[in-house]
Amino acid sequence: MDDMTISPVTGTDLKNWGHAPGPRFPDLLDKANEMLASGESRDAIRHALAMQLPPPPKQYALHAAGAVTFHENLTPADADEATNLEKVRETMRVVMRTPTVIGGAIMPDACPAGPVGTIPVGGVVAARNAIHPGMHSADICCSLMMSDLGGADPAAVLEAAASVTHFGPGGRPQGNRFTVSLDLLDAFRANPFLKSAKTIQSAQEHMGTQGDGNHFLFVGRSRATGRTALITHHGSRGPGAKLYKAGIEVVEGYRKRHSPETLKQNAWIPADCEDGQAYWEALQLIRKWTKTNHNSIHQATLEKARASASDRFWNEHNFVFRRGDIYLHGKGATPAWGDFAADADAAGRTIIPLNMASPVLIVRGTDATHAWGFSPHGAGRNWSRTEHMRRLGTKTPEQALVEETQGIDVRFHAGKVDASELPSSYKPATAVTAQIETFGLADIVDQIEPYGCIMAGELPRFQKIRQSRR
Ligand SMILES: Nc1nc2c(ncn2[C@@H]2O[C@H](COP(=O)(O)O)[C@@H](O)[C@H]2O)c(=O)[nH]1
Ligand SMILES: [Mn+2]
Repeated sequence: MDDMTISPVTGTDLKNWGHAPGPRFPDLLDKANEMLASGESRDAIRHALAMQLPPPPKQYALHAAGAVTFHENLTPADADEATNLEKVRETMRVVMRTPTVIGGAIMPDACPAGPVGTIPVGGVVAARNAIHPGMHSADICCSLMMSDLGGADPAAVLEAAASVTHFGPGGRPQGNRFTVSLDLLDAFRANPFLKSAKTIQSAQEHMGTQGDGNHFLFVGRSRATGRTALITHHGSRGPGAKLYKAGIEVVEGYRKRHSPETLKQNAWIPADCEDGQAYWEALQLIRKWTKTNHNSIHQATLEKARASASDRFWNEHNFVFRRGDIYLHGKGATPAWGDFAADADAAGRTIIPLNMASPVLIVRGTDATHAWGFSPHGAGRNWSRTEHMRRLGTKTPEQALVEETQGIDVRFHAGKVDASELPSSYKPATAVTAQIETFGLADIVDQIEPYGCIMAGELPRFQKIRQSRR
């Protein structure tokens, strides 16, 4: 029987009938109430307005299990590595079912990073016309930069670096900030993903900071030339984290409308829509900010050490790269083709660190098809940080540090050794180096022997709690 209620039609009624709020909503509401005033029943109005309903959103189903495969560039040498590889396979098999995905690869440093179905560290995922924020990870544009400081004294460089760099949570205090170009800040303000006051503020406060975890500042000597090198490792800090959060919110809307079966961490923005183009632009601006961040620390260090840089290059390893309409997501994977970015090193060099006591590899990528053009980004881990602590047994982190870093000047900014950053916490550097060669992922052109390094170190407990609440 027809509903004869004569209370006015409201926005809630329209929403219940399937209409989405938007610019055409007020007209629809007027039309509905005009019909009501002229004596039409609510059911008749509902049917009349149904003509105006938007078409149902296009649905994207998951690929069948096993339909899309990935390349493996990892040979397990022992039981721990075999267990690690099985976990990496399990998660990659689920990632490969994501509707946009056309392939992927795992590198020798692969290890799981999150619930099953999350791209692992050392993972590459190729998607057609889609950007997946969850696949470049929260630390967008985590990257390395190297400056060749010629005959500079490594001890003086490390000392200078320790006095200018900033580790730990948050930004630089007022009065000790590094300037950010006004043009870059204006470009942030013009981008919907970067324009929030909080993002602009953190872009200013975090310039010249390296954060924590496994970010480091490394000083060493080139095996090939004997020259001193300064290498920094960090990502896009606060502004990048905020972009990631904004991206994840937007893709969740797309996921719910178009592919509810897709896992949250694998949601995407179509690259060719307005949101997709704005997000892509935002990624490029965050990349620019991150490069400036590295540059500012290198510049301040060499000025303090009265050194000069004859050569400098950098590369990111948590990012999205475009090749035609294919978007290559590298999470802890180094682009290994010559022109991955307009400012890629002209000689094709990229940087792969392994651990604080091993040489940093300078490589030239081989653009291997079986790696979707990538090489590893580091050594990666075979077990969790907690498991590493368990394996240290009765040995204190301080004792382990002394044993594992003989002759190297290792400094922890917060004062306390971070055991999860000891070399023993990572896969053996020699095994990863050997696999780069056996899988033909890159050619090693130089190795930077360690002199010393600075990391954030273990944070005091109260700071950790505050940080985890942020
Ligand atoms: N030379 C050094 N390398 C290090 C140190 N700590 C970690 N690492 C390596 O870096 C990669 C990259 O880490 P991610 O944060 O980008 O995943 C990691 O796999 C290690 O091999 C260090 O102190 N010095
Ligand atoms: Mn990194």
